Amino acid sequence: MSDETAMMTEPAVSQNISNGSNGVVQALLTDLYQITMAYAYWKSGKMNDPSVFDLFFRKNPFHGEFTIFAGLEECIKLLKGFHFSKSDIEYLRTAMPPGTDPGFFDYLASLSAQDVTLEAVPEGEVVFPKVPLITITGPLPVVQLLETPLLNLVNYASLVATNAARFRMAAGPETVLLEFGLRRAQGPDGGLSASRYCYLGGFDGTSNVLAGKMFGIPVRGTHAHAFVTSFITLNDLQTRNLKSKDGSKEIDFVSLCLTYKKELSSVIDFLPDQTIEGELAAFISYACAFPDGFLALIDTYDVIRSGLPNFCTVAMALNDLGYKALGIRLDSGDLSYQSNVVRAKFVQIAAHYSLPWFERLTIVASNDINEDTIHSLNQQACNLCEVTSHTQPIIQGHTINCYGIGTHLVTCQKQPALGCVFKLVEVNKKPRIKLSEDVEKVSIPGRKKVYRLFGADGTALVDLLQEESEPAPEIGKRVLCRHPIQESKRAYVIPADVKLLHKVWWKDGQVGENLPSLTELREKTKLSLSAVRQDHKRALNPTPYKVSVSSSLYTFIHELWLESAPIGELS
Ligand SMILES: Nc1ncnc2c1ncn2[C@@H]1O[C@H](COP(=O)(O)OP(=O)(O)OP(=O)(O)O)[C@@H](O)[C@H]1O
Ligand SMILES: O=P(O)(O)OC[C@H]1O[C@H](OP(=O)(O)OP(=O)(O)O)[C@H](O)[C@@H]1O
Ligand SMILES: O=C(O)c1cccnc1
Ligand SMILES: [Mg+2]
Repeated sequence: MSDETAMMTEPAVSQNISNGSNGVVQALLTDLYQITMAYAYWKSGKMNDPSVFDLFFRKNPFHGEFTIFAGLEECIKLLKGFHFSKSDIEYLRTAMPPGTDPGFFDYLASLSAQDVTLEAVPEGEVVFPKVPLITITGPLPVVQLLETPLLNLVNYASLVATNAARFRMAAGPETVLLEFGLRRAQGPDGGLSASRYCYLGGFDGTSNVLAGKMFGIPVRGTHAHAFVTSFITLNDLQTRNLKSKDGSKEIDFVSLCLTYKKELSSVIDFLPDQTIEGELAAFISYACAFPDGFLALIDTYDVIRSGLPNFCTVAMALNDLGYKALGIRLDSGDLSYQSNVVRAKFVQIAAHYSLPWFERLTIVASNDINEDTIHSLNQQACNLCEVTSHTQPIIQGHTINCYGIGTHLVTCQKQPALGCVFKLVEVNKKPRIKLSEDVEKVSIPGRKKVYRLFGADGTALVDLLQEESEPAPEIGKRVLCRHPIQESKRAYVIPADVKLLHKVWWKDGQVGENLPSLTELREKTKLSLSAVRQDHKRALNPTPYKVSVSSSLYTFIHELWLESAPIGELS
């Protein structure tokens, strides 16, 4: 098997741990202030000060109450390859002020992530504000240098995975979701990351071919309007013949289509001379190229008068040769109304020709679709009796069973960034706190352990942060969970199950855990979300999930807070 074939058949990137999926991810992909701070740490003799940093966010995106953690594998790869090359050092000599001590560059050249330990919540887990997603320990300047690339790797990955998960929840488990965002993504890397993390968040496939090759994501697609408009008459077709699926005959496919067009005009009620000939030619051409995968974009001219009749014509001719068409795509207009009209016509054909599968053909919808559009489509009422002569009263919002989504998904138009931050919580074994006028921004100091406590029904009740030395909460034993800031907010919880959220992923220069494949991460996301109560996940005004601290950690935070805040004097 060639290397290329291997990459396509093995969805996991973890086998290839030595290379991040993006060559741009490297030690220099950082903010200048990390290098200047590293210099000042070095000058102050703080090179070996043991430090602990937490990476966390303060607010869930998209007015939601949950977030999917993603990007961890890339963080581990960053650590694995972390070093400054000769040319990096040469460049930094020019970027730093002329008086910089040359010894600093020797120090930088000697750095690696050998002495760094990274603990984190597993990738694909549902996470909540204030919970350290990653806790990273190691020599102060080295961990400081990692701030920007780690934030870069986690922020967009988690944001777009969460966006994808929200689209999945809106569309329901059965609807096929395809990511079509490459053309609208924030650059080539944005496009690749979007494809990868949308798949993790619950999408079924991508149109991005490179993402298919690199990450093993199923690649899917239809065709564009240009393909339809490039045909003007049936004379544009160079080959008119098509072989049957079993190879037993080859017939004049164009003539067969023309016969069906006439016949169908009375079955599904259309005027044959109103259909556009170039469109029929385009569909015939595509069907001859992909007789087993025929899916047509039917809105180039007129869905009802031309696109749909032309599609049904070609699909029925294919059926005579033993092929089953896949379906249609709608890319404009009222998607609810049109999908219902199209479905009703499919139902009529299915009944007329006794072809039950025709009723279930795929209807793909695209065109600027966002989460709210999907919710709205689900809620619309449309009586199929009103739009067709079909006798059965089927009332439903739409009959779309696949969405192709680009712009809103990959650009995260509803909220373009997740606000993960990276805060020092301990140095030289001393806890550190970052104060703020905004109490919600006060950091939680010290090394902590994070537990998720579950109720008897298997859903998550609360995340509990404890001091490292405290014993773990026990199943069936009451534990006091306190709001980290507001004194009066507290609750006793008797957990039916307790899960320690962090695992060690990188230690002593080694990858600590087996890294899951992308398909496993996708499953993990689904499972993790299923343990979150519905009211935390609903689209409108969801209930906040409780993230709390133990009594002991509460006291510790507030003592350190008082110790660190200067007392004002009024005169
Ligand atoms: N039934 C529906 N309910 C809610 N939103 C819908 C419905 N049908 C379509 N939409 C959305 O309405 C918007 C229609 O946009 P717009 O008017 O620009 O497109 P169009 O005129 O139909 O197509 P185009 O301009 O691409 O030919 C799209 O964002 C689409 O996803
Ligand atoms: O709308 P999005 O969610 O971004 O999905 C991708 C869009 O890209 C394609 O057309 P494109 O927008 O390039 O052209 P069109 O709108 O003129 O069809 C496709 O037909 C979709 O409409
Ligand atoms: O395959 C498609 O239909 C497709 C791919 C990318 C963008 N829009 C549509
Ligand atoms: Mg468009």
